[in-house]
Amino acid sequence: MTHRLVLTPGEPAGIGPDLAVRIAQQAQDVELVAIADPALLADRARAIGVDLVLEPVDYDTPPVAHRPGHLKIDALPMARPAVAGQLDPANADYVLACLDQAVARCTAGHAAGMVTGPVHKAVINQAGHVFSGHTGYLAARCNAPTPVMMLATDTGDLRVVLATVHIPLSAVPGALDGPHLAYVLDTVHTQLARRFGITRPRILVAGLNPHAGENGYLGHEDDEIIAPAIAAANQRGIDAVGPLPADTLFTPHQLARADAIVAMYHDQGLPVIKHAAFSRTVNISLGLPIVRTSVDHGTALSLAATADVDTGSMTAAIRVAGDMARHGA
Ligand SMILES: NC(=O)c1ccc[n+]([C@@H]2O[C@H](COP(=O)([O-])OP(=O)(O)OC[C@H]3O[C@@H](n4cnc5c(N)ncnc54)[C@H](O)[C@@H]3O)[C@@H](O)[C@H]2O)c1
Ligand SMILES: N[C@H](C(=O)O)[C@H](O)COP(=O)(O)O
Repeated sequence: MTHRLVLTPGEPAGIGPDLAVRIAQQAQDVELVAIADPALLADRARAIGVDLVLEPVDYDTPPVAHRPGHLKIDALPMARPAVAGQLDPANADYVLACLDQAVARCTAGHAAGMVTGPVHKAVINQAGHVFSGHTGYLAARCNAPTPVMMLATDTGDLRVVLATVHIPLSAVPGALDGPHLAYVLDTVHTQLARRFGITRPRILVAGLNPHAGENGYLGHEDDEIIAPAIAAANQRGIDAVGPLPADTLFTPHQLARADAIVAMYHDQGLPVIKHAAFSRTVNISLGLPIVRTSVDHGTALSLAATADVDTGSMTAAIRVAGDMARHGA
């Protein structure tokens, strides 16, 4: 069965439109529908010398296999024409409207999932919206608890989950408490089984402080907050281990026994996976009522409308969203 995925290109001045145009040239085992301004995609296709046929989507008909060189479109207008590489706060509402439309299409059952291109968080805030990323925004739109962010390589050989995401580093210790860590561990445990077929995943949990606190001599959160949360999760049948010193957690010996790593904060976990597999890693929202994947990179403004845009992560994000949709709700 062919599944239909909606694709939001994200920031119009960034490389998201390039990704949509280039990905449309490739074979896909899903039907792709771009939620975007058709003029933006047509302009970007012309700018990079790619032939693209845009066709209005009919959500009342069953999905059909993607035809390379064609792209289904669910049209929304930008406020102003986009200039590649130049952010314009006037188009921030358009970026969010595309996300809202994608959520609506998924919740109405018109699409089996959504794949998001990169947005620029600062320009959306500059336009007056409090916005820390898709993850929180989509949760609010779906009336869901904040989902858990996981980045995974396309082969699944490394999955990194974040216990805290887009908050200042100074706020991390205060955000780590028993109920929150219980929520993160429960979500990883249930969602890896439900969406990826990994029953009882082994989850390795990083400490917060150097050497996981060195028995309390280098910080107290590891012993007082993280260790009890892991023990309580074990009581609920979750195979979690830790807190483990983060400096050696990502060594091959440790990774060989892990289905997922839980890092305590954004830059404890993401540099590792982006170093290992930038452009073949996928950002996955665990715990949303809809399927949502994204790329592992940002708007790369200086590369918009150039030949240097790597589509690897977008290709992987589409494939993973299709696989998750096939696993069912
Ligand atoms: N999924 C998302 O929406 C997402 C993800 C990450 C960052 N962002 C946002 O993007 C904006 C810019 O972030 P940044 O500059 O830190 O990171 P970035 O990923 O845009 O750029 C980092 C480096 O990687 C390069 N790069 C990124 N994607 C590439 C691709 N597909 N092909 C070739 N080279 C690529 C860039 O040219 C740059 O050198 C920020 O607002 C950030 O919050 C959004
Ligand atoms: N933390 C992500 C990354 O570094 O790739 C990125 O900012 C995207 O976050 P959202 O999925 O919440 O937009």
